[in-house]
Amino acid sequence: KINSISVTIVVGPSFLCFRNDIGMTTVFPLLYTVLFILGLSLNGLAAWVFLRIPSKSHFSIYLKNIVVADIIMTLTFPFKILADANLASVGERVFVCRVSSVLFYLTMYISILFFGLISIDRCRKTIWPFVGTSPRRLLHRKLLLGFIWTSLLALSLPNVILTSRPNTSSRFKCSDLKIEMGLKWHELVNHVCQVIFWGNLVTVIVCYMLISKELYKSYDRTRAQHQARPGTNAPHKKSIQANVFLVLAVFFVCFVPFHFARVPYTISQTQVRMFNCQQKLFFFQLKESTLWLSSLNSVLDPLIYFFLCKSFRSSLYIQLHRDKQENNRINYGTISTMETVQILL
Ligand SMILES: Nc1ncnc2c1ncn2[C@@H]1O[C@H](COP(=O)(O)OP(=O)(O)O)[C@@H](O)[C@H]1O
Repeated sequence: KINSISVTIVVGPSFLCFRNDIGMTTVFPLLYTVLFILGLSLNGLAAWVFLRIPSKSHFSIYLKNIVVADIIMTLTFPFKILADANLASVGERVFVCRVSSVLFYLTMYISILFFGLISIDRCRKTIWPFVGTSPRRLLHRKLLLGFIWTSLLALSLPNVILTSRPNTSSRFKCSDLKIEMGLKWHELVNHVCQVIFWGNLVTVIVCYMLISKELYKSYDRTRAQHQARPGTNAPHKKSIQANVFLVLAVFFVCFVPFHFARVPYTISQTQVRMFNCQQKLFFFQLKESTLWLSSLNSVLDPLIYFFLCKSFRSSLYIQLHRDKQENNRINYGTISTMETVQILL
């Protein structure tokens, strides 16, 4: 009679599946350092301009919220840099998993949602250019924004609270710190965030298709007028195309790759037995690379205001000029500043 012997093959605890390679510990910290320096300077400058613009249109309110979200996101980079470069203590790495990463994701989805809202607003403005706003509608909009911040905060908070498993090892992953309920919540949040992203992507595409259609109609009208009266300026078709294309391109480059990479990575975090160590590392590296592209958005947003929004540049110029020439302040006035932001996105 052959006795059956049960053999347990010890694959090893998950923390033995090390993530440290040269790319992760040096290249990414360097890349995030570049983003931190650029992001802080550009968003600081954008905030400085926006602080001087009264919140009298939906558009300016949305842009101000994006600047706030981008600044908070940029401030989380130093913690990630220290943790990724293995320069952080255990306590600091726990802080990254519990607080700074959660804040990072929160601000990322705030930006995505506001991109969607801005597209709807620009679409409305293009199709019905003479429909203005009222204090009541502005109040509704501010309540909506408060609701968005609060809901995303409420969704993220359990990711802070349920990341509470004590860990003595110095090489842990964020998922190692999560209690079972924490892992389930993490998975749920990632599903909700996928819906937020793809929903907004569709909104942005549809809105910009409608905007381009309207712009072309108006382009043809103006060109006809231009031919009838040769002295007038016709808009450049190429610049219309470039503006519309650039906003979409930023959205695609920054966010689409991450949302594809996030799906298998979240599965590898929650269904630990489904993949082997090598596959897990591959999904992790894919997620980290695409996450950097998402972080790049915090630098590209202000560049969009600066380079594409001609009137933002002129507003900036006015602000700089005004500080130099205090006497001329009233002449430049708020009207031109208000008008400044009414373009592009
Ligand atoms: N979309 C999200 N919204 C809020 N918090 C999130 C989101 N995705 C992940 N988190 C939280 O951010 C922290 C880091 O998550 P993640 O990047 O998946 O882990 P790791 O850094 O180990 O790869 C975790 O606490 C996680 O629950």
